[in-house]
Amino acid sequence: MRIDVLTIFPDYLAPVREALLGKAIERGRISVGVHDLRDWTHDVHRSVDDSPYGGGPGMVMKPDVWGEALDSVAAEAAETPRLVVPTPAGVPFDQRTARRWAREERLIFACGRYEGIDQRVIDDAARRMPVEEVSIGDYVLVGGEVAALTMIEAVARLLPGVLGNPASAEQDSFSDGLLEGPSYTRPETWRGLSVPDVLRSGDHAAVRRWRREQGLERTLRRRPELLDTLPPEELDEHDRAL
Ligand SMILES: N#Cc1c(-c2ccc3ccn(Cc4ccc(CN5CCCCC5)cc4)c3c2)n[nH]c1N
Repeated sequence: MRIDVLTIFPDYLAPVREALLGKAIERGRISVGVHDLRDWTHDVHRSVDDSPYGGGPGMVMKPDVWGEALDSVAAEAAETPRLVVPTPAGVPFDQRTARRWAREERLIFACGRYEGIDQRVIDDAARRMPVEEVSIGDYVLVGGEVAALTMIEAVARLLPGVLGNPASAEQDSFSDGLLEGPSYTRPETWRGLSVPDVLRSGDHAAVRRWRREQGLERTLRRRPELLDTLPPEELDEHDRAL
């Protein structure tokens, strides 16, 4: 998978080359290009923003600079990219979207700043490629870079050969629609707190049942709305009795 990121703060994306993602890049599982939007400016001040039409707070990012940058980056490879635009006003990003994007050949992340990017950039791009305006959560950041890093990590970890233990991605929270239960490791007792007996019983069926019950209880307590989206067959009568 090829991932390109356009930003006025390229150094913000430095973590993408660390640790897990860094190894995935080294192994050729993903290739990542980070591009400075200001490379497509033509004025001495390298301007990327201007005042909003209709008034309002802050500044808006100029369409002409973004248009040239996207044309140039999209043309770098033959495959039509999917354009991802982080924005507070976007569709919520979730694990289902991460799994869908993990099947893409190319992703381009357009990281805005100020009060966002002129809408015509998105509308124009949508004439040539699939475009998704997405949000990583109901809070306001200062720009799209942190969101892009978050989504890149969520997608990359699903690619074959990226995670040391691929089973981990299959047992993710949300992979079966539920939150995962608690985890434990040695020592058996720590500061007077012991590991639940079932996890040391060697009874794998009992461990599976216990973990599902813990996940269900945690989901019920913390994210009850996730239970509404579960297919009916996902919850048996034992689960419903919890
Ligand atoms: N993903 C994601 C995000 C983002 C995100 C993503 C990308 C950009 C680009 C710029 N910003 C800053 C910003 C801050 C406020 C507003 C709202 N203003 C209200 C008054 C009228 C003008 C617009 C818009 C843009 C961004 C924030 N925040 N939270 C998420 N989950």
